[in-house]
Amino acid sequence: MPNEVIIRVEHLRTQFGRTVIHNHLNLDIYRGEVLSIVGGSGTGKTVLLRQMLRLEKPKQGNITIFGVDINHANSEQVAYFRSRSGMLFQHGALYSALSVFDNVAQPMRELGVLSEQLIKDAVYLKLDMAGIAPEHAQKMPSSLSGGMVKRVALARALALEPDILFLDEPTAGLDPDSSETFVRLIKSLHRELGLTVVMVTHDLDTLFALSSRIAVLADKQVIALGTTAEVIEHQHPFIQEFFLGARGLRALSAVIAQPTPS
Ligand SMILES: Nc1ncnc2c1ncn2[C@@H]1O[C@H](COP(=O)(O)OP(=O)(O)OP(=O)(O)O)[C@@H](O)[C@H]1O
Repeated sequence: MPNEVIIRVEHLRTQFGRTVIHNHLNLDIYRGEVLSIVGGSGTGKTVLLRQMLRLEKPKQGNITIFGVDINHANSEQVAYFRSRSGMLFQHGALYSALSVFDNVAQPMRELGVLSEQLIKDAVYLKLDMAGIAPEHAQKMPSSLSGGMVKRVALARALALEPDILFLDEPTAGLDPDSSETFVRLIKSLHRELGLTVVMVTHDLDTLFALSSRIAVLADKQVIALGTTAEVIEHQHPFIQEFFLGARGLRALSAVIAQPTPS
């Protein structure tokens, strides 16, 4: 179905004490797209992602995912929603006391319905999808490089074959080469698995390489939403500085000759 809305955020209000973070924020996310959320520090990008995951509740407004208002869902609907969503957190991506294998197996074991043999096969499949050779399965997170940790976390996020993948600063802390490799991996998984990806990132190279559309948060709302070309038309000072400052122009010029990702 073209342009099927998979996540709808309506009239969202987020407030901590007297501080209003979002006010009447609206956003539709389409099935199969990579929707990136950008904005200045403190504009509530991570909070919005956490609200979409039902880890935080907004003060007002609705978040509808797969047609269900997630804050008024029954336990069965919540369990379904959780099993269809994968999340790659910026920090604390892995359980340090569990091996690579057990980290990826953990969401499958939590389901309580899969045999250990099935889990074993599935874990090795997910590790392979994330580009991790089987000999790393028994390693502990502390012995892995930053890029490997991200890959294992991605394998875990994909453990239950989600429809939606949430990424919070997926390339933060990676050197440029690892970052580029990781972006390529996300891009190919997005294409092969038909995932909807919702991503928060400050990194312009990651943003331009992956995004189907970009949502810009400022003034407590989504002030611009569209392709890179559409978003940079807006005259808002944040957009002018972020996209058309020196770093933005450098990153833009690197992708200008390439086709827009689908
Ligand atoms: N649980 C909370 N209690 C109080 N304030 C909070 C809470 N969570 C977030 N905030 C505040 O809400 C604002 C938005 O936070 P959030 O982490 O979403 O910002 P962000 O846009 O992701 O910023 P950054 O780009 O700096 O990571 C910040 O000012 C933060 O301090």
